[in-house]
Amino acid sequence: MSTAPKVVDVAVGVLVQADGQFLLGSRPAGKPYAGYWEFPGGKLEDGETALQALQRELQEEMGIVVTAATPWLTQRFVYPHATVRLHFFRVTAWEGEFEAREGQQFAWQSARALTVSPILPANGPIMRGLQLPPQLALSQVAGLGEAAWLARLQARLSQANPLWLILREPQLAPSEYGTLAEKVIAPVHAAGGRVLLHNHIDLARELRADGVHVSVTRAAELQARPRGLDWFGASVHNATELQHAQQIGVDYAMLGHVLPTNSHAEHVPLGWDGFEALMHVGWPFPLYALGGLSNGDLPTALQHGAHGIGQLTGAWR
Ligand SMILES: Nc1nc2c([nH]c(=O)n2[C@@H]2O[C@H](COP(=O)(O)OP(=O)(O)OP(=O)(O)O)[C@@H](O)[C@H]2O)c(=O)[nH]1
Ligand SMILES: [Mg+2]
Repeated sequence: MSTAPKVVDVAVGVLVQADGQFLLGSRPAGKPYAGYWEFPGGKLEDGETALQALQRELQEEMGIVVTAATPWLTQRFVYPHATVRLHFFRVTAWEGEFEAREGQQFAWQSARALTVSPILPANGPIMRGLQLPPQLALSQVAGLGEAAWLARLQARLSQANPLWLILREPQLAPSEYGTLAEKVIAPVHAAGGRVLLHNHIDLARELRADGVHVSVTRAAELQARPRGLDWFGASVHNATELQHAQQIGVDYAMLGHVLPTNSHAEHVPLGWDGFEALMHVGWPFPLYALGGLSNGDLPTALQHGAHGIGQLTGAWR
């Protein structure tokens, strides 16, 4: 006999501003976890999609009309009173002023410096996801040559938005890769950016890189997240690899390739529908779309449930 607990589906809205600040509300008196801070939202009613529930709940609880929301990540959590499946959306546009229709308080927050507490226990991974940028750039020494790529890197570092770089150069011998990594980490850090090494886990610790990004093959060799690294991501192509990425505790996965690319001309692209279908399985970490994408594709990627895009050539034009 099955004793699987009933799962309560909940739609949750992360209202974000252009500078990355997001809105939390305090849970009203009389509900479980009263006084805890949460993202606005509530339970799906019969026959409702998650997006419809989100729109209704935000209207009911705080008097706003959601006009732009994209699906983001899915978090399952077992509370003593219920097992919930939280469907998180990023809400980027709404109409109306906030009204505390349930007597709650509201506070704009940033992920690395919360000023309210406590937060609902299920929401930890969300706070990390909110720190991840819209673009992850993959290095291009192989394509451009080292001198030309380093020059473009310098130019990129003078832009205001911080660079998150995956240093991926599989053609280099380990010693050459180490020399390149040393050359790159300091200036990227000085400009406020992050560097994730590709597959080189020990080296990442040694050079105090911000983390590692692992290939499908390297991920398959891991049973757990490497210790002592701030950020950990993996490349994936399908549901099986996403499942493994979840088991080993990634902060994000990069799913592709979405559009046809020169670098993988022999593989059939997922297309945006394929990307979205895999996204809808429901993963507790953000997904980046990879493969043939440029900055202009970012809005499309978000609409299909991506957190952002990974870029190779597009990052260095
Ligand atoms: N709204 C919201 N609920 C969350 C978050 N995180 C989280 O674990 N939950 C859980 O999701 C469940 C449902 O949320 P809710 O209490 O807002 O539901 P609701 O608005 O429909 O309330 P109601 O049943 O009193 O009408 C609760 O068990 C709550 O603990 C969050 O960030 N926002
Ligand atoms: Mg609610």
